[in-house]
Amino acid sequence: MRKWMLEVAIGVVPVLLIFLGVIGVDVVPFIIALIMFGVLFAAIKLRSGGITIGAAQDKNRKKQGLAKLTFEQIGGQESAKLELREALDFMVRHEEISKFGIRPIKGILLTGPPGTGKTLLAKAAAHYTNAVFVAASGSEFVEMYVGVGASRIRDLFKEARTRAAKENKENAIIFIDEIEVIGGKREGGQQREYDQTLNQLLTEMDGIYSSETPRILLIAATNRKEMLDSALLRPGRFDRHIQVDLPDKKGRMHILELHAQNKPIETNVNLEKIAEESFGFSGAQLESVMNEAAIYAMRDGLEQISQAHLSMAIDKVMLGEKTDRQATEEEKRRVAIHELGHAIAAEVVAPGSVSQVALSPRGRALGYVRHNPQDEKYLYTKAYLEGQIMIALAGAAAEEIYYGGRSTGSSNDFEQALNIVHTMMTSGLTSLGIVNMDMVTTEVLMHENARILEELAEKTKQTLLQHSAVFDKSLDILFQEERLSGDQFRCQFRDSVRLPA
Ligand SMILES: Nc1ncnc2c1ncn2[C@@H]1O[C@H](COP(=O)(O)OP(=O)(O)OP(=O)(O)O)[C@@H](O)[C@H]1O
Ligand SMILES: [Zn+2]
Repeated sequence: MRKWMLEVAIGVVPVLLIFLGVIGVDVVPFIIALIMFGVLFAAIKLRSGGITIGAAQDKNRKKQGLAKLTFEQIGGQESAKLELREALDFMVRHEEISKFGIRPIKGILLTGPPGTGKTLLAKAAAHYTNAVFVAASGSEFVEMYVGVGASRIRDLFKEARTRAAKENKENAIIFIDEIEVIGGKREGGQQREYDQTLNQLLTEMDGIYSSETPRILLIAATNRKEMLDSALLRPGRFDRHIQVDLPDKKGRMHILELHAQNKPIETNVNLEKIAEESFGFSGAQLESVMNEAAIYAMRDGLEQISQAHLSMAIDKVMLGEKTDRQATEEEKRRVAIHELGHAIAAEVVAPGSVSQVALSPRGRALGYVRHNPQDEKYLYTKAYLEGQIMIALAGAAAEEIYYGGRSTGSSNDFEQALNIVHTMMTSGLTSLGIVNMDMVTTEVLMHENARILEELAEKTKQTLLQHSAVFDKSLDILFQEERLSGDQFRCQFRDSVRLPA
């Protein structure tokens, strides 16, 4: 119903009722009917989402709202920021670009693991280009009725245009997170329901012209680029790809500093050490570390966050919350054996690398080995990768030696080992040589996979057997104390190795 019709009705109906009343007609049934109609109308509007309820509106506003996010407020990601800014300069300097006849950029794809700041980059891009920012996420399109997805896409573009006009802005950025949900490969069959949505997106992108105002730029984010339909990646669509990686140490430091800004932190806290210990963390996880540390400080009734709070927060984010579930003695022994297996292999492969072995009834991991920070590597040798596989396999190998069989506690380890083997294969570091992975049959790959893993598993087992004396002594301490420091552990190591077995 149009707004003016509603207004006319609201004006006319009471007058009509009064008139009928005056000429002696019984108006009560009319009024009852009117109230029922009103209730029904409101219910329908509410269900179809026509009336937005406060909270949802707030959420939407928060999502769209830029809060003036700039590139400076994003930690690390220097090369992603640089590439993005270069691409955006095309949008800003449109006159020069068109003089040279350069095709404007319509779509930028940000790829990388979750929580690395892709959404932040898109928001900063909008700030940088003084653009309106309109956002949607692929997950919104899950289980939408046929046709609804396509119309949501149409609305996004419409919203970008009307908001830009209203706010008097020349540029508009449309951000689509989790694009793989709607942009998955179309030949798959089960993706069918998203076809119309994807087609609508492609149509809208083709309808972007550089001469029109606002200039529209799409930014999409995914952590599964290989799943995207090739039509999306063609020139004139998402043809700029920017990799957003996990932050390196400097990046982690920067992110920690940013999230420490609004928190009271003891002056002697060494954030650099926290950055070192949080190897492999995403920006979102680092934000969590800071937040959890603050919670620990508050729980302790202190005014400021200490180094210990931060260390505990790292453990928590890494392993999940402490659980109440107590491991049985038998489980504890098995976990101790498993973790010592990892630790011994790590110490043999990279002497000095173990910083702590611990049993702890936390989250999914009942125990863990913490490694000293290593220099971050960008290139890996075959020997290094094989060493990492041995460390991963050593937990299960130790269980086999002591129990004659494995438990279910090694599935993560195996996954890790398989990932490394995969890296070796794609880098030409296996006996297959340099291969095009698409051309090799699954059978050949599985055979090579099994060969590598069996060989290394055997080597790992022999290594552990050679150090059985270290094993036994460390096991006693670990079982008693539930904790073995790297130095304590190395002590056992030196003593036992000196004695010929
Ligand atoms: N580089 C960073 N600098 C500062 N904070 C960051 C950074 N990366 C992530 N964060 C923190 O993590 C939160 C989530 O980041 P963001 O939503 O941008 O990640 P994303 O890559 O879009 O993740 P997803 O793929 O899960 O959507 C941010 O709100 C911020 O608090
Ligand atoms: Zn393990």
